[in-house]
Amino acid sequence: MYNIAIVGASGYTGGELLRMLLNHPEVEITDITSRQYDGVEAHKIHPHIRDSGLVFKDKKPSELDADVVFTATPHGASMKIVPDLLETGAKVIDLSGDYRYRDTAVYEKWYGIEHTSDAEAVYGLPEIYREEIKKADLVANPGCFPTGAILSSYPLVKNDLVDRIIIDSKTGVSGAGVSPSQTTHYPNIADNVNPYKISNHRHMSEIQQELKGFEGVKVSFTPHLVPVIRGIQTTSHSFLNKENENITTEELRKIYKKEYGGEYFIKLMDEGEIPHLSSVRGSNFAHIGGFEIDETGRVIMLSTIDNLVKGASGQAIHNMNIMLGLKESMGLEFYGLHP
Ligand SMILES: NC(=O)C1=CN([C@@H]2O[C@H](COP(=O)(O)OP(=O)(O)OC[C@H]3O[C@@H](n4cnc5c(N)ncnc54)[C@H](OP(=O)(O)O)[C@@H]3O)[C@@H](O)[C@H]2O)C=CC1
Ligand SMILES: CC(=O)N[C@@H](CCC(=O)OP(=O)(O)O)C(=O)O
Repeated sequence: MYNIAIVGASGYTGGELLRMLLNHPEVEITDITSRQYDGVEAHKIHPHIRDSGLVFKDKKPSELDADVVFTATPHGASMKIVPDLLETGAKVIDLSGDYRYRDTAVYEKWYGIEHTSDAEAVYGLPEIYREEIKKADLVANPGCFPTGAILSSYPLVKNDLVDRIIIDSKTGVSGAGVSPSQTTHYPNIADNVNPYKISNHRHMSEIQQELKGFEGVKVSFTPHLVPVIRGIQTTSHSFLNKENENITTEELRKIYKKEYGGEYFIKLMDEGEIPHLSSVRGSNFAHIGGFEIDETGRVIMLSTIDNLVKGASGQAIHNMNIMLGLKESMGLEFYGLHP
């Protein structure tokens, strides 16, 4: 059994880590930290997790003794915690944006804060960086929008088929975390669709980092908040380059099958099937479909994930399994909640 600690366990991704790790056969949760709920039983904050026996403690990173620590803390906070955790000898999986960038100047530009840690991390998208994750002490778990966006477009850029990608995503409200705000206030959300940060959401830079390295493909991104609790639906519009303007939808399908055919958590939709948000809710699966090309040379790809699972805590556990040499899908082999 491996000992596991969760820092920032009172938030939404912390609650999801608890839900899934309590059912994982090879781990035991030894510490869950919270500054505001020191001494409070876990189920008082996460009422779905009863009888776990876990109690929040306001512990410092250096007081934790675990094989793996998840930092489910906001960006800016994680980089102050992670270096001390690495000092304890633990492997660390950070759910924030702090370690996702290969160039910290890009982080500083998009997050507007100074980057103060020089710990080296691997970008934790298992379908692309599996070999690097196996050897990593620190994994930067990807952002929720980037997970759905990168997975649905990666085969297009890897095979040099497109030169322009426009990504349009709809997200559930839990993406904003546990603290209430005007944006997440019920009357402002319900019966509404709210586009936000339409040209400058920080996840655009993360998606670009992973996709535009291939022959300078141009990538843009616009998010929308919709009245659901969980899930991200992404539609990407990509434009075929001159050399590939005659590619067919069957050829596209073959390319995706070759890339993802062996991936447990990626389900490619059959012809005529649309990936639904409700089918992935609560699960670690990404559903990818579309594969259509219109008469202007636009490839339309669709993906759905649960932002709290494949977009955060489930993917973090997938990374943990890889880092520990366990079966990759261990503790995550459950379907979504449809309807
Ligand atoms: N929600 C989502 O869908 C996704 C979230 N993420 C990222 O994962 C991380 C956690 O997200 P989420 O769970 O939604 O966030 P929440 O706001 O729900 O929870 C974060 C928790 O971190 C603790 N915390 C806040 N500030 C600090 C600090 N300065 N030092 C130590 N602990 C702190 C708080 O616990 P307490 O006050 O009790 O100590 C809080 O409950 C964030 O970086 C987020 O961007 C990534 C992908 C998806
Ligand atoms: C609905 C909502 O507010 N979503 C968040 C998603 C951010 C997130 O969780 O990702 P990071 O880990 O990169 O912070 C947002 O748009 O900022």
